[in-house]
Amino acid sequence: MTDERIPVTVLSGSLGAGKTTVLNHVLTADHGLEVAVVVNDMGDVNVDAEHVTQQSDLGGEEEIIEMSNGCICCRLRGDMLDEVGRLADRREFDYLLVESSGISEPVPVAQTFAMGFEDADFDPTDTYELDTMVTVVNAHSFWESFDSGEALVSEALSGDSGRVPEEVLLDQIEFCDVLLLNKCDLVPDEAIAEIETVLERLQPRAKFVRTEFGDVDPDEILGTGRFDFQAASNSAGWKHELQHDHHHDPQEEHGVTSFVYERDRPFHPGRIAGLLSDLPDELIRAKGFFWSAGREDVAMGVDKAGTSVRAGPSGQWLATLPEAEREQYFAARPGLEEDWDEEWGDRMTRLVFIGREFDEEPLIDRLDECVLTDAEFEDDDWSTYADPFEPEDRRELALANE
Ligand SMILES: Nc1nc2c(ncn2[C@@H]2O[C@H](COP(=O)(O)OP(=O)(O)OP(=O)(O)O)[C@@H](O)[C@H]2O)c(=O)[nH]1
Repeated sequence: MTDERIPVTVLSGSLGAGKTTVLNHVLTADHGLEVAVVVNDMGDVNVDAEHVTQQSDLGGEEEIIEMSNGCICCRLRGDMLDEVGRLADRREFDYLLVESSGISEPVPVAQTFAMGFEDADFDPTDTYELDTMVTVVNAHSFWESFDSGEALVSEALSGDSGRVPEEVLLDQIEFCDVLLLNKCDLVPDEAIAEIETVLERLQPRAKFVRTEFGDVDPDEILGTGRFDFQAASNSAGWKHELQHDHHHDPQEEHGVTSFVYERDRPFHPGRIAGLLSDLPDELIRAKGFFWSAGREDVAMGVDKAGTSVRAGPSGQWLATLPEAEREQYFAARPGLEEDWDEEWGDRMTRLVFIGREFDEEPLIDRLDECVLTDAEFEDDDWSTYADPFEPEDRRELALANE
């Protein structure tokens, strides 16, 4: 049965990045495949599907299923499965192409195809095989945001998940197999090279393809066999830098800098909150966790995507786990125990910063000023510090222990 499964390519990318243009290009190209298309559009009117129908005059070889008023990743996940299930019953096509809306989070979409969806009647893994996750990046708006210090995407919409568009864009970049850098006609060559360097730092695993009006060779996105859930989940540049922390020296190329900031001593909560709300515009990504004095119960997470920043309780220190559970982690990860502090266990700070044309030294100095001084570390009762970080229910293991 396995070899009969229908391969699936999912196209993600912000509003207006060029997903429909890519889709139309692929549908009219000569690849000999009969492609079924699922279009998921956020608007009341399904402009996209109309567009596709008009432009791909291939004698009715494609079937377009459109879903409106929702995004694939959340509300319509069930509906999408019904649709692709219905399509699958007919099996009159060789390939399934899904255009997700600009605000769809890529991970749940991939999960749906790779693992199915609990409440659904139809199990897509019997019929479909996720082949390639493609993200279309608007090179022009990326470049403009560099110059203006403004948001990487300026969509007014946000998904049901409550995440802002920049966070979703970063997810789409960080979780994909192929990255199409579209609208290259609107950007000078040297700027394209710089954008690529930034993107490679954010996503070192993906294949990069430059396009103008979506003119991609279909072989780059159909039947590549590149999708691997585990690899995609671990492909974010920040994860890579956090996990391979043998080099702490800043990495610099084309004006793009990334470095890991690591300290065993906690931050003063008020000071680090102040700094996090005033990070340099040139920082495109910051991610990691820190130890906030007075909150020894939890690892604080940081997530900066473009101009949006979040920080708050997000992880559990191994030090707060029952001994037996902790031993299991030690057994599974030799080396974890080496950095164990007798008093503080694994509590520490590890943050990755990725940006362009910014000096890391002043930022490192500012971060160091947020670390407790000797006097604060020795003498203060940290529990008297005001805690500016909102508590959250969500508790995951600290990133250090992934
Ligand atoms: N200059 C230029 N314009 C492009 C390019 N690709 C797409 N466009 C135009 O950009 C606009 C948006 O393209 P779409 O393909 O509709 O983008 P999309 O990602 O499908 O947009 P949504 O469905 O709204 O999320 C259209 O007017 C396209 O003609 C390109 O490479 N260069």
